[in-house]
Amino acid sequence: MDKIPHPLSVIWTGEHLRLLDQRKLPIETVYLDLFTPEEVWDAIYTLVVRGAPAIGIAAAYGLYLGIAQVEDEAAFWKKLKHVADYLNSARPTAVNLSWALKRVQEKVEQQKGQPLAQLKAAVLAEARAIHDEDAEMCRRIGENLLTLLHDGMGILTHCNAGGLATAAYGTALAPIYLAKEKGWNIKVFADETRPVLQGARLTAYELQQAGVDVTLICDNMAGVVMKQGWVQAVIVGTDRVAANGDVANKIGTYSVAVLAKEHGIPFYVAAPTSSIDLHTPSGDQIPIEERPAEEIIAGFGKQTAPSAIKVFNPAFDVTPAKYITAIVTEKGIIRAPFEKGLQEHVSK
Ligand SMILES: CSC[C@H]1O[C@H](OP(=O)(O)O)[C@H](O)[C@@H]1O
Repeated sequence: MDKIPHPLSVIWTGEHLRLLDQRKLPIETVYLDLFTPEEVWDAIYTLVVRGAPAIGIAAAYGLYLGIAQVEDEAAFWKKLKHVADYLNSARPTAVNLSWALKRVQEKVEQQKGQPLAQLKAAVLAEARAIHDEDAEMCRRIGENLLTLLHDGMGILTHCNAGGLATAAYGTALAPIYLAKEKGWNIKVFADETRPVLQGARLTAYELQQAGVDVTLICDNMAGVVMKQGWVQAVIVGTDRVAANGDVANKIGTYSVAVLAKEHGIPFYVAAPTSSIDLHTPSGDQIPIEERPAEEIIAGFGKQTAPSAIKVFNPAFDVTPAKYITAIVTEKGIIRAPFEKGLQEHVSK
């Protein structure tokens, strides 16, 4: 893939972390400078940075910021675990958060006994490796998904699993960018994705910037665009794939999957292997984040519901494997039964 058609979500300046404030998109492009794990925790929780891979990358840099100033080895190991546990508490559903923190810790533990400066350098080096590998992962997912698509088709997507959710290019949107480069005419229907509107604010923005034919729809319109015959495939991202192939993703994904099944439309999940969690047997065990009622009562500061009204605001739902046509990773395409393929993709 050539030019990246959107501002980068995560930047390491060499000294500190710079995050695109995705809450401000699509109206403003604002970067925040972060110097402490507390600032990174807050940025993850408040969705300054969001999207499973981007969250993992930001947390890995946050871990480095947390240990960069320690002055002795005993303090280093104590602080490393404390800061990793702290950052891991920011959001529970996207497994990339714990995956990235665990990967950094395991890598630096291999260097136990080395001088303190080398231990610190190892933490930063692993954070940068996670960051650098992510863009390549997206490109390969895009190439694998593209083999399932064809010129002229309509695709529906939910939430934002684009470049803004990753280091670049995205997962679910990666094939769209590749198709555009091939000169294909792909029409995308982007669910606005209430209540935080990642589809309206981020996916519509990314695809419009890239010159892709994108139509923004309300979440409750997904069924009718399928019924009209305008959609030949659904592609979504994921925050966590359980060992049996159940998929946690943005709230509303399950409804789209059921509608796709009803209309005989293939439902593809773009899943980096870093989002596959073989330690979680099924979707029933995936922790689902519940977010503040204000996101529904007064989204973006405009009250649209009675104050103190009872609200249910799960940020994710689980799509059972039976609704999924294929899970596409950077290593290939997995079809049902998913268990064996998921194990192979994680281990190879
Ligand atoms: C490529 S992961 C994108 C994934 O993350 C989103 O959730 P959030 O915006 O709350 O971080 C959504 O579930 C996307 O599919």
